[in-house]
Amino acid sequence: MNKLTVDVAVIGTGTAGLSAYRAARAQGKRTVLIESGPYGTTCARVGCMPSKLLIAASEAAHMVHAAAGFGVHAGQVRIDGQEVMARVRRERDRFVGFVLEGVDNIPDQDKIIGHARFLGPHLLQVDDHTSIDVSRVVIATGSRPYLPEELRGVGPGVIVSDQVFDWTDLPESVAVIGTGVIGLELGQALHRLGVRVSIFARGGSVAQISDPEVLHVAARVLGSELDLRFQHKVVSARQDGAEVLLTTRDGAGAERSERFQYVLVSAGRTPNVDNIGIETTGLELDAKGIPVFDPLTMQCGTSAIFIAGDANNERPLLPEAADHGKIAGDNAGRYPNVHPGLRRTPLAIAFTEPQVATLGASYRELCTGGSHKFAVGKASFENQGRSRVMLQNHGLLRVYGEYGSGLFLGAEMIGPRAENLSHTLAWACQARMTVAQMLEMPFYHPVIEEGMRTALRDLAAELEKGAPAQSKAPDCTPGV
Ligand SMILES: Cc1cc2nc3c(=O)[nH]c(=O)nc-3n(C[C@H](O)[C@H](O)[C@H](O)COP(=O)(O)OP(=O)(O)OC[C@H]3O[C@@H](n4cnc5c(N)ncnc54)[C@H](O)[C@@H]3O)c2cc1C
Ligand SMILES: NC(=O)c1ccc[n+]([C@@H]2O[C@H](COP(=O)([O-])OP(=O)(O)OC[C@H]3O[C@@H](n4cnc5c(N)ncnc54)[C@H](O)[C@@H]3O)[C@@H](O)[C@H]2O)c1
Repeated sequence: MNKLTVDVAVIGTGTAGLSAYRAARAQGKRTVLIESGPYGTTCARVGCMPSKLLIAASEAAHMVHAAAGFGVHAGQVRIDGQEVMARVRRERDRFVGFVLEGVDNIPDQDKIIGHARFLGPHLLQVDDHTSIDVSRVVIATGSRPYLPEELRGVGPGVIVSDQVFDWTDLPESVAVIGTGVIGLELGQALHRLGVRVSIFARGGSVAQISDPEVLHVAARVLGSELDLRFQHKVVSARQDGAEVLLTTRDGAGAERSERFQYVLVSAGRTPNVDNIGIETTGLELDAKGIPVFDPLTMQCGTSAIFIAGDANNERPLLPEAADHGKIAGDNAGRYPNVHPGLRRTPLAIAFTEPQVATLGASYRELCTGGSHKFAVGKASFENQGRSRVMLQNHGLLRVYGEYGSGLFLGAEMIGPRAENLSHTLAWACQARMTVAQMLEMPFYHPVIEEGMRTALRDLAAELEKGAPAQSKAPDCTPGV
């Protein structure tokens, strides 16, 4: 057994781990990075990048169909599944290559290969080859797809998102389980690429939306294109030759069995903290077994252990993993003099079409406590000028503001170019602008942002009225 003594050990070489390593090294600390899987990060290998590549191909196919609405007829569309998947994999490999170059530049003595687990708060073991005495640890172990009991051990037809990006051709049919971000992004992309897709939701949720009005519009707009089946539970799945026989039960109790080439399970992700000997650290754990930590410092209690990225499940998104990692690594280097790091206004975007975006305080968070203490403004994209010009006039934007101060609090939306609108709004939120100040900003014509201005004007009018004397308890329970 090799024995090492280091200042900081970072477990996991994903986005959070790499960022933590750099930050701890910047504090002049002897730091090692431990990795049990392939280098390259989840984002580049099986996450953000390959999924957006598949979506880009599907958008190209969709644009050809949509052109007819403008009187432009492109003729018969032919989708070559092998070419589609070859580009996805080729470009994915290019992105992974950039990460690998960065990893190559890390000195060999700082990189340890193997599965790390705690034997105590200051002792790690990597596989059965290395034991590390360590002053401070950053847990950056990421997450893995969650597989519900009824879908375990079925056979090769039941897959998770990781496997999609290794396909060499598009399949004939896919049942998607879950209407979260992964299910909707991949389900819509595959549908637009000519795959027969059915998407099953055990409840009524759509991506990360918590506002019931936005949820309602999102379910309608996405449901008008996709075979979206809400309130459908998986009863069983059985591999039958090259197909999976999937049995589901709808809200009325009726069962139906159908055959699909693949069942793609996108039912959430589980943080990788259950297999690292966390129980030997003495840390306080929450109900999900994740160490209780401070989201400003990433410190677990008052210990010398920090947790970053998907592993802490706070906001399991790429930009957050990078920020978490920087804060955790920096504070591991500084320990015990930890500092709060830069946390930004929450922002999440689902790359469906129309896109779904949420930022700032969510409707659900604002409802916590049960009283309606915030004003809501809204704008539909149905008749919004620029959206109609582009034949993308679907969706709804709802914006929230604080009575009294007039501060802009957050927004939820489904609509055209939501990725851009949500950035503008998130910047205003982080700058702590009031709704009145936002309306003083320039708006060109004709642009989608004019729809945002309509919502903000509506919000300003609601704020002007003042808080209702009798606070109305809003419906804060969108189909969970
Ligand atoms: C399909 C998909 C699409 C996504 N799209 C987006 C998007 O568009 N935008 C966005 O912001 N986010 C997106 N995400 C989320 C984003 O990819 C993740 O939030 C981010 O990659 C998490 O980074 P991380 O560093 O926490 O984890 P990872 O990159 O997963 O790194 C964790 C590393 O730890 C290693 N490890 C685990 N346990 C151990 C151990 N015991 N010992 C040693 N090593 C260990 C793992 O092998 C892994 O390499 C997507 C995710 C998926 C799955
Ligand atoms: N564009 C992006 O930023 C992006 C894209 C993809 C993934 N991600 C990240 O990856 C995370 C994981 O994505 P996801 O879509 O797997 O999770 P999710 O949490 O977004 O959605 C999970 C879905 O599965 C359903 N579900 C949960 N348990 C189930 C069960 N037992 N049976 C059937 N359905 C069940 C839920 O109701 C929900 O619809 C996201 O939360 C997000 O942080 C982000």
